[in-house]
Amino acid sequence: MSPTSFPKSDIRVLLLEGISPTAAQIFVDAGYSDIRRFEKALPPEQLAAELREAHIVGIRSRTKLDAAMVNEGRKLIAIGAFCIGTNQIDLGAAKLAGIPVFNAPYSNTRSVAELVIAEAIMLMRGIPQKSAECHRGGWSKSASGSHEIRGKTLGIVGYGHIGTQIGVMAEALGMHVIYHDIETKLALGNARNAGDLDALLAMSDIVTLHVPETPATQRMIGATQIAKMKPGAHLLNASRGTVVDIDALADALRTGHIAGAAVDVFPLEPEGNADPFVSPLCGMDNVILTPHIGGSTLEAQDNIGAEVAAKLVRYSDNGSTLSAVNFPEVTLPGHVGSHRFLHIHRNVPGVLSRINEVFSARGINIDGQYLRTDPEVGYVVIDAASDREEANRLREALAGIEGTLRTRVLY
Ligand SMILES: NC(=O)C1=CN([C@@H]2O[C@H](COP(=O)(O)OP(=O)(O)OC[C@H]3O[C@@H](n4cnc5c(N)ncnc54)[C@H](O)[C@@H]3O)[C@@H](O)[C@H]2O)C=CC1
Ligand SMILES: O=C(O)C(=O)COP(=O)(O)O
Repeated sequence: MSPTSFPKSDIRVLLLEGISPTAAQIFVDAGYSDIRRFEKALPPEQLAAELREAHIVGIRSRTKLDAAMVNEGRKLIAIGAFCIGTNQIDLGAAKLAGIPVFNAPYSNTRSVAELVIAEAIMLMRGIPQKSAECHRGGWSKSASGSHEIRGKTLGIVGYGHIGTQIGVMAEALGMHVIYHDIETKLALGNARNAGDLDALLAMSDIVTLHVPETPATQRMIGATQIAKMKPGAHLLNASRGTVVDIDALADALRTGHIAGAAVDVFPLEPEGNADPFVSPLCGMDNVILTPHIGGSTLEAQDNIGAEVAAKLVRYSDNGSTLSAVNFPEVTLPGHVGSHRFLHIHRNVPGVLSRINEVFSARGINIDGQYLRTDPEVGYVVIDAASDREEANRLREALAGIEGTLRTRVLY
């Protein structure tokens, strides 16, 4: 186990929103013992208080870490998003506070893809309303409005990790797959680029959304886009609640222009399982409503727990920022026989030479140096042999350099 600038027992790891126990175990196995776990997202005041004492924080999609909240984390060295989406974090503010953010870009994608395929079949058969009727004591055995998905067209908006997997599964079930993406994507199997969103909407029997939350995807499916969908088509949204104008969708479901929908994500989601869920879609039998559980399988959560915790431990122990979503990426070897100095600073001219001066002025030889920058921040890692007191003095001198955002030394 590699020691850090202060004993691992003093490093507080805060894990929120019921992050898989696998994550806590990875920290324990790596020698960390101060681990605080909460089963749900915390209200803002409690979150701020917990963040003030935490060195590492792990969240999922519900915890909002805006700039003010990030800056509450004065001791924070890293943030883990134990999910795919990182829209709940002000990534720019975290970067300027010298805090890398890590996520799990793949681990729950299969779970979302499986759910979408299952829902597509259910919707095409009218199962949500038939099931609801049976629960109420009704019985309407009829083929009316029921279809196989074989031979139908699935339109995938956002052909990334989730969208492509859905496309492959859908083709295996005999569907025609078309997609729309803002990037050029390799079409898998017989999938075809629809050309643009409007063309996809006009051709698809089922439209499924798999874009991230960005300014461009906010309400990208509104009344105008829904009107362009085939009469009787189905809409699935397991991406982010802001992507669909939910009132416009409710209207189209009421008129029957949209035959059915499956919605996993909402513009406003309850803070916790005890809080009420309110949506204009509540009470519509032809809508499958799920509580943002697209990625919530034990398999996915276990994989995510392992993946993100391992990235956080590696950064804490070794300084590597490989696969950070907001930070210059540095992959580092071990540093046996040297202390490792981490210096995160604003990317302004002259910082590197001042860092080097700190070492040369004391006659300390640098064993290794690694540097990555982006337009806003620079991340320099220096391996140098020195005794512990000297290392502390060096760290203080590094912290005094103008433009410094954070420094750390790994012994
Ligand atoms: N419901 C749930 O529990 C889960 C929801 N998600 C959501 O699903 C989203 C997609 O996940 P992945 O496929 O893994 O992400 P990804 O990044 O692999 O794919 C997203 C795709 O959308 C495309 N895109 C971005 N902006 C676009 C636009 N304006 N128009 C068309 N295409 C656009 C990108 O180029 C990319 O190919 C995540 O960002 C997250 O918000 C992810 C996991 C679980
Ligand atoms: O991975 C994502 O982006 C998700 O939406 C899943 O979020 P969750 O971890 O289930 O809160």
